[in-house]
Amino acid sequence: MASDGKITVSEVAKHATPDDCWIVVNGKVYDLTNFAPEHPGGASIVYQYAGKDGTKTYNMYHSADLIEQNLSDSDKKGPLDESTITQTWLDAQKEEEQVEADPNEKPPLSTLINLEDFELAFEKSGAKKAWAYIHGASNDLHSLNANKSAWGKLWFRPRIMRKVRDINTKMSMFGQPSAMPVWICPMGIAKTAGEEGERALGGGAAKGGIIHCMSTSSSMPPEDIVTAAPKTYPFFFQLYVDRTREKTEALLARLNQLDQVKALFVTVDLPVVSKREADERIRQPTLKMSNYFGDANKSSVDKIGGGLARTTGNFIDNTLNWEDLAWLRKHTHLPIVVKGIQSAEDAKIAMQMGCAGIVISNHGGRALDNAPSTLMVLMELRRDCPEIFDKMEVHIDGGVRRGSDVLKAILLGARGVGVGRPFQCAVAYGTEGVEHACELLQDEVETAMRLCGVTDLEKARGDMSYLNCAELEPMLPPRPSTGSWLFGRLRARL
Ligand code: HEM
Ligand SMILES: Cc1cc2nc3c(=O)[nH]c(=O)nc-3n(C[C@H](O)[C@H](O)[C@H](O)COP(=O)(O)O)c2cc1C
Repeated sequence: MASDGKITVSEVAKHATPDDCWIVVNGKVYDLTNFAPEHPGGASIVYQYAGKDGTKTYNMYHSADLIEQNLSDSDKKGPLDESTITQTWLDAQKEEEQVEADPNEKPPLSTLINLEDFELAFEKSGAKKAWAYIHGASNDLHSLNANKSAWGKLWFRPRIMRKVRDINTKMSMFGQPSAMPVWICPMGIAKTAGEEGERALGGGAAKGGIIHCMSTSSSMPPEDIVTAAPKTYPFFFQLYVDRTREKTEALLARLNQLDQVKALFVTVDLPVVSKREADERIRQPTLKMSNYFGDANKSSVDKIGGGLARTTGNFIDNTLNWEDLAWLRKHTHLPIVVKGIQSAEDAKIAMQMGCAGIVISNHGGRALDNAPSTLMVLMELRRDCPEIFDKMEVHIDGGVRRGSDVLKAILLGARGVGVGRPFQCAVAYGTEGVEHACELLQDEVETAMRLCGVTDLEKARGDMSYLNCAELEPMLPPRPSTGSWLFGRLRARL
């Protein structure tokens, strides 16, 4: 250490192992030895920067002050002495650089004419690892693909001559007015897509008149995100219950102070993080990682195939159960919405437990692969428990890319629809990009309504006379009472 308290690069480079792990972030040196095993994004990503400068990666995922807020004073070693930076130090940083974004490939915003275009633009021009994180889904991507393709198999029965000049797309969701029945899904670390991160989602949603549901894993605190919208503009908040329950209680206490937060979406479909292989491959070049960590990292580079995505969610409490709703109610005054419903049975339990609503979701195909497409689950609920649609709000997300998909969900009885990945990709264009995505979707909803002869979404909610479900119906699970042919025989034998 230099006499002025600054730390030289050669000193930092000496602390380059999991047992003794110093990292430079934004010109300051931190000792992350104790924190790394607890890092919600996994220890290995931190170890990758041991003895080096992790600023670039850190800033891509986190707000500047997160590290200062979370580390004890004794782990804050002091400022880096920048006068000691050498070519060897700079070269060592390059080794860690990942495939970067290519701004030359980024199409002008005005050329994007539908939601899918935002994903295509990001695939071309975003950082490869960010694309892998955002687009990625579990195992063989069956549920990811099924979510999307199912919408195309539900057909309309359009009505004509209906005076469709004036139409109403507005809907209230959990008591909050919205220009259309759409909310932006909670998605972790939006800074992976663009510097503005969740502020672009919150600000863009407000400009487009819809609602942003903030994620527990946002790259900035909810107190910052809400300032991107006008002071009274509503938000929803998505909660992952932490296995250290006191942490969740502290978070809920903070949310209770935020008047703009109007509903709590508790995510229940990810008690463990699934295998996201595109993400794992691009983040964990096996050779480099196994050379680096040896036994210290056994739990994340193991025989079952690289585990960064799996360790990312290691803070989520997988003992969560229905009885915990009573505990949650003690700590929040917000309406509780269960996100991740995938069967009529669970939808009924949520209703019986007095939830304000449910979100039919399989985490955009990022939870259990081969979980049914969310549209199929919505149809199952309409068939097996139609009464719930009047008793609580039913929402759905997964593969919604068109205004016509939104219309279909509403005609089946949903009150709101979440859209995920296209909005995360729109963050690459900042608030303006998110607003543009809202405008495109709004325009598509209006056009689909006019062409279908629907003039008021609120009034048409649940009116299945506009739909032909015949292509999908045979794929619904058998009614619980009848069972399938195979199941029936097996049961008879037992
Ligand atoms: C005290 C400091 C830090 C805190 C409190 C923190 C917290 C978090 C949290 C909450 C997540 C989100 C997990 C999720 O996706 O749900 C995360 C992910 C991540 N963090 Fe950190 N982090 C810190 C330091 C760092 C540092 C120093 C680096 C790198 C130099 C880093 C890189 C990452 C990356 C790359 C991810 C995403 C992992 C993935 O999605 O695969 N973090 N961190
Ligand atoms: C990059 C990304 C991050 C996500 N992070 C979260 C999260 O933190 N909490 C959560 O409940 N769901 C999360 N999800 C799932 C979404 O909320 C939503 O269920 C899903 O994206 C909807 O599917 P879609 O992307 O096809 O529209 C995430 C999805 C993506 C793509």
